Amino acid sequence: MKVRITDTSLRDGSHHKRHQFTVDEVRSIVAALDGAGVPVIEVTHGDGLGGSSFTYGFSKTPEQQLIRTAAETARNAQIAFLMLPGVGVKDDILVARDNGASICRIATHCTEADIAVQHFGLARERGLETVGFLMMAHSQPPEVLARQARIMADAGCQCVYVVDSAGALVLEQVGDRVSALVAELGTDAQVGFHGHENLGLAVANSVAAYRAGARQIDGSARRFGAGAGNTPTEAFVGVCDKIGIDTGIDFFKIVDAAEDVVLPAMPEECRLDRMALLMGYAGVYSSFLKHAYRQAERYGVSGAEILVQAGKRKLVGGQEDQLADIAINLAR
Ligand SMILES: C[C@H](O)CC(=O)C(=O)O
Ligand SMILES: [Mn+2]
Repeated sequence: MKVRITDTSLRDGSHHKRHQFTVDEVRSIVAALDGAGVPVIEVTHGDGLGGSSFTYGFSKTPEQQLIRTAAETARNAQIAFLMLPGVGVKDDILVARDNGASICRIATHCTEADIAVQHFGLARERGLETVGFLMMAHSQPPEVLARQARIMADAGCQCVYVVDSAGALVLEQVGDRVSALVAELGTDAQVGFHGHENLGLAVANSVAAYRAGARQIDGSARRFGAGAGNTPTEAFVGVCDKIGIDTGIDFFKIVDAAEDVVLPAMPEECRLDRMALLMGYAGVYSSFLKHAYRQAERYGVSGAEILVQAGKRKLVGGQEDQLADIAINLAR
């Protein structure tokens, strides 16, 4: 059986790198991943098209330039981009397509699929392949996610992902969610899984997703992603080889790419430390990590406490400014 892996180190990794990728880094990472046989490489600001802002952090290099560089570099891999309706706008999708990207991935909070309907329509109309992200999928039961997946599929989404943004899901909880989507979507759309490593389960959760019927799985070379990072692409490829899942990726080449090319571009390894564990345990959005560090330093309070409070408030992506509010309250 086959699975398609999308490497998101040049998008989810953008959170960890505070969106400071250079053209040279994108060129060398895309060349290495493509050379190893990675079929899809995602390149965008961490928060998707249009994410470069005071709230999310400014990109060092305009993301559309990075997308164009990636598309010019890849020989076989398709280039994907992420967009969150409202952070990016429809015109951004068209520009990314003109720059050579062929897969449009649209992310919403997992109860708000309806805000992406027009974006899926536009993407399909312009010949882009489409993927939908149901973010913070730990926060809703399988049947709710399945209903949201149906909205995306009816709008033209060709693969709906269960996105474990907080790295909070544990094995069967992934399988149950993926199974519910597979049952709902049937042949209308594929199902995918995007994991985070905050409880140390990203590879195991990805295998659970595959076994429940997911046929697209995200990884990041060297776990380069938000929080404790994503499912390490190279480890997942090795595990797939051993249990008979065909990824089409050369294990030895992806191991070399991760170590020799991706690691040098990382500010530091993604750590499974106290802050990351707290995010997985309390169900906090992984990309809040760097924001929490910043607000903790700014207001002289504990970053861990900011994350715990963010979990209590059940904050979702887009509510980064509330981390400052939490820090101010803690400082008082
Ligand atoms: C915009 C987010 O970083 C998307 C994502 O990778 C996640 O929710 O996880
Ligand atoms: Mn992610």
